[in-house]
Amino acid sequence: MKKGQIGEGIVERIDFPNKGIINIDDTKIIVKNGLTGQKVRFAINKKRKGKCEGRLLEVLEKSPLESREAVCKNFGSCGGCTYQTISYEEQLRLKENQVKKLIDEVCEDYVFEGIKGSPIEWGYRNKMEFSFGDEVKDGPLALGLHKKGSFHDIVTTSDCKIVDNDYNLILTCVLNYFTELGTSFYRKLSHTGYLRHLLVRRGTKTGEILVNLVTSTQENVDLKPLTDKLLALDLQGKLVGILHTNNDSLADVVQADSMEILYGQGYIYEELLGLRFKISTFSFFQTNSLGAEVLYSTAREYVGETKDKLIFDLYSGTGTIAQILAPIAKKVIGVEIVEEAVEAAKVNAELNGLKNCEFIAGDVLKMIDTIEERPDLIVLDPPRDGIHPKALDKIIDYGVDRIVYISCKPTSLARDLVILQEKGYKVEKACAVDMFPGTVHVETVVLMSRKEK
Ligand SMILES: C[S@@+](CC[C@H](N)C(=O)[O-])C[C@H]1O[C@@H](n2cnc3c(N)ncnc32)[C@H](O)[C@@H]1O
Repeated sequence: MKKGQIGEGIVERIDFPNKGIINIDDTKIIVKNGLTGQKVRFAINKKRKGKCEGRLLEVLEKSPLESREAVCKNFGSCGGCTYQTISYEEQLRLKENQVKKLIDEVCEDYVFEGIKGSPIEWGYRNKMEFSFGDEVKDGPLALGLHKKGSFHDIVTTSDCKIVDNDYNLILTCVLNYFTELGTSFYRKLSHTGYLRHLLVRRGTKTGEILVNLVTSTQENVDLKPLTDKLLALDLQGKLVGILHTNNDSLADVVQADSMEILYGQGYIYEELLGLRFKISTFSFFQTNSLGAEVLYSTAREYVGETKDKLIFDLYSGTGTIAQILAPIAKKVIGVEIVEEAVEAAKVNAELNGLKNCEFIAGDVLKMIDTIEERPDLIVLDPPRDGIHPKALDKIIDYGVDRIVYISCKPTSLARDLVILQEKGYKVEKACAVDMFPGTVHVETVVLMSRKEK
């Protein structure tokens, strides 16, 4: 097949995260977002080393997996969900097979314990980052998520089902307010305009809601009437804070040059496994609270006996894992690169009355050289790209008996497992945990033990 050629084929399987695989005459074609069993038309847009990538043009025949109607009116165009038309049971089977295949390719003789589902399929998110923009060039103001595969176009997600309806009421209120005012949105190419993002956090357990409007400083808009409108909404949860963040950064990232509190406070509380966490607007916190309880319980079970042990929680974020392990360990040391997250971890440990946690700010690669104590056990929960090879070498050099690796990207995990096995670790068991129903994402937990020397 040549670049630009149009073809048709049946998707044989989906490789993580969303790669539909089609084989035609010994050529493997990857068509993103195709579902197993679908007959699709595609256009070849890349060809390299016998591998082709095709862009999905049209679904000619539905997949037998698609046993139900989508529940959201934006399904298909919105970049958020991919699997809404597949039953949750089938989604779990699909993700389980993807994770198992990736680990089977690099590990032998380990126990794969299947997949654990999210306790709730809908309304599970405790945080959303919405973008302002338009759905079509020069169209009306939109507020929501990026269109599937698009860098610019935004779909208004006022009907989103993976969040509590409070999010939809807040989004609609904010969108209506700025539509009536005719306020401009920030254009990423020309760097002009005012409205950038709307961040909403809502504690699943506590119902506390924090709203954060992120804008440039290019206009001066009166936000008092918006604050009053938000406070007048009939929400199920409790709006505890409304913030306005200024961000003039050229990059399309949500960050703060300065922040003002328009109402209430700048944080919410959330509860996980009986512990309480104070979460500020930008700190990392797992986005599915009930799913996080399943993930962390699995990690705690995999860590095994911790009595009198010193545990390193590397890539510790706001210190959730460290604090869940601290009550059953001698001490836990967390290392995290985001200083604000480390400060939050310290506050949270105090809030939870834990005296045996220490949190260190910095890059794992550098910081582990500065820690004098040596761990007995290590928990790893790195970002999507996995662990820097040099940091992995240092982690392996500790020679601890057991390592638990939590991963949000099983392809990076598989790469790191190859190195861990080459350097003396054996994969004992693994399982997948689904924290993101409807979407392509999945978490994996792996227990490794040091081979006898
Ligand atoms: C997947 S999150 C895990 C957070 C935490 N374990 C939790 O469950 O809430 C990965 C964390 O690694 C941090 N991180 C990324 N690169 C890092 C590095 N080189 N050194 C230390 N932390 C890093 C990120 O800021 C993020 O908080």
